[in-house]
Amino acid sequence: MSEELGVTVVAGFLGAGKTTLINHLLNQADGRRLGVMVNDFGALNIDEALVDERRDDLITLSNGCVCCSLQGELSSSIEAMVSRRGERLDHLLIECSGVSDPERVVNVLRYPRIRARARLEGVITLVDAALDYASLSPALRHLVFSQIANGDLIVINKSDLVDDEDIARLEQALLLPDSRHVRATQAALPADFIFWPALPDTPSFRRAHSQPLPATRIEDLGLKTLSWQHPGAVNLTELRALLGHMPKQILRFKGVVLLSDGRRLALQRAAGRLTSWELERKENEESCLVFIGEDTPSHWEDIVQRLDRLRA
Ligand SMILES: Nc1nc2c(ncn2[C@@H]2O[C@H](COP(=O)(O)OP(=O)(O)OP(=O)(O)O)[C@@H](O)[C@H]2O)c(=O)[nH]1
Repeated sequence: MSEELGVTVVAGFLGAGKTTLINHLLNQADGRRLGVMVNDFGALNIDEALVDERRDDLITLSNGCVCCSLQGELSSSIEAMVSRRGERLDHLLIECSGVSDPERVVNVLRYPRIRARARLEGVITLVDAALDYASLSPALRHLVFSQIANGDLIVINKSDLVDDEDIARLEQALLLPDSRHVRATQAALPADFIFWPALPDTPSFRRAHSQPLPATRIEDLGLKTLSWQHPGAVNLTELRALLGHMPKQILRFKGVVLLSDGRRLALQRAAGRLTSWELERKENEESCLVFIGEDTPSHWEDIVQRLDRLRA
């Protein structure tokens, strides 16, 4: 077995299906021990609750974009994961936040002290087939192009939501001529796509890339995030009102809420679609929501007022 820990970076725009892919891979692990690092866009890391199991080998990084503020935290977390090799960690999955460029993580993996022990096997970039990319600001479209340009394998996900011609048009518009890509639903890639046999001479699917595009910060993208926490249950009527009046400028939100009947719900919206499902109860759990969207003050003021009313 190779001495180096194989690393796969999972990238893609907000809500494209990164956590869905991570969960799929955890279910397909087939005895492999996977380390997972998730990096969310808000100050609270909701993905921590949405990754299937809370695990000792799950490291969460919050508050934004790996590209700038978190670089130090990222490198020390990767080092911590890599040095757990003795505990037989077989592969490390790093989920980037939806507003970061995977090339920033790749750069951290090039640090000599990390490169000596970790081998980047590739960057998987997920693309949400149902998102209207033309509706994004130029800065966000630039970010999406960069995520795709820096991906080794592009997964056109949510192909259940659009027809084949629409997907073909999207591929034409977004992919580079040499982009290696597959279509998927629920990010259900065969595990063999990702976990290469760990032999020293196994080629990784990492390909050569052009110069990375400039770094971006959430503010530079014209975005703002908001995180909200409440120690108790939320008012269901007000929650419905909040969800029903979400302006399209809010690109993504997700959260975990407690209801007065004792249920604990995960809810999220991506590309205008709301989904929710029930989670197991945990002790000392809080209600928390994170939002990211265009930095238009009037919408945020409205949301803050609605959030205040959620405190039952
Ligand atoms: N219909 C459909 N929904 C999907 C598919 N893949 C993921 N979803 C849903 O899309 C939503 C977002 O998926 P996530 O996996 O959380 O997306 P993400 O990229 O991790 O999101 P961020 O980390 O917030 O950027 C969830 O409600 C998923 O259940 C798919 O192929 N089809």
